[in-house]
Amino acid sequence: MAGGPGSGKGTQCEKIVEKYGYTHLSSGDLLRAEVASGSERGKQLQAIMQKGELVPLDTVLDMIKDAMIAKADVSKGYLIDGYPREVKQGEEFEKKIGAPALLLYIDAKAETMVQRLMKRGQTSGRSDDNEETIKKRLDLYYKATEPVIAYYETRGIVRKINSELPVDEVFAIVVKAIDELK
Ligand SMILES: Nc1ncnc2c1ncn2[C@@H]1O[C@H](COP(=O)(O)OP(=O)(O)O)[C@@H](O)[C@H]1O
Ligand SMILES: Nc1ncnc2c1ncn2[C@H]1C[C@H](O)[C@@H](COP(=O)(O)OP(=O)(O)O)O1
Ligand SMILES: [Mg+2]
Repeated sequence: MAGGPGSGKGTQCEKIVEKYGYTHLSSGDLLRAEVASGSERGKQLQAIMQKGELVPLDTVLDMIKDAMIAKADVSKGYLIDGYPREVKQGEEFEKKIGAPALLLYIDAKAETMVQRLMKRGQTSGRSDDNEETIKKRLDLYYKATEPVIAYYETRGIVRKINSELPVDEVFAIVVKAIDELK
């Protein structure tokens, strides 16, 4: 699943897990867990995330791969949230893990994403939900992550979801995209 910061990826993933039982792996959550562990690597990651930058590719991919392996016995399929964030990440994922079946592209206007993140920032406690970092994350999203969508579009696996709608209406479109796969 791809989409800008605050577009609603996490919200939709939660609903997908509830309905389909897929294994949800959020690169952001995995990174935040490493930060919370207080490890030396966590400290380095925290500094990068607070600036709104991307952490090194190998770090994220290794974390995702380890999390996938840990769930391999019981998983009905994987829902990967927030990865790939740059074309290189997509290429490396295919080399080391495999090709995705579907890319859900959760799409909202920049203005909407900023509003949602500022609101989320009031309660999230996330060090990257502040005005300055949000701006950097958005810029980076348009520069690095949007090209990922074009990369998968050539293979016909992208489903663009209008995330300006209320959560349940967004989810209805998501369900249609997933059910078409089956
Ligand atoms: N369709 C929607 N309409 C209104 N608010 C939404 C919608 N989807 C998500 N939100 C809110 O926007 C914020 C960001 O959503 P989140 O799922 O955390 O996005 P992401 O994981 O893409 O950053 C959250 O506070 C969430 O409650
Ligand atoms: N695939 C990835 N590659 C590099 N950095 C990543 C990453 N996924 C997450 N990060 C880092 C940089 C992000 O700004 C930060 C938060 O990610 P996130 O929780 O997925 O954000 P959001 O759900 O608000 O879009 O973690
Ligand atoms: Mg999220």
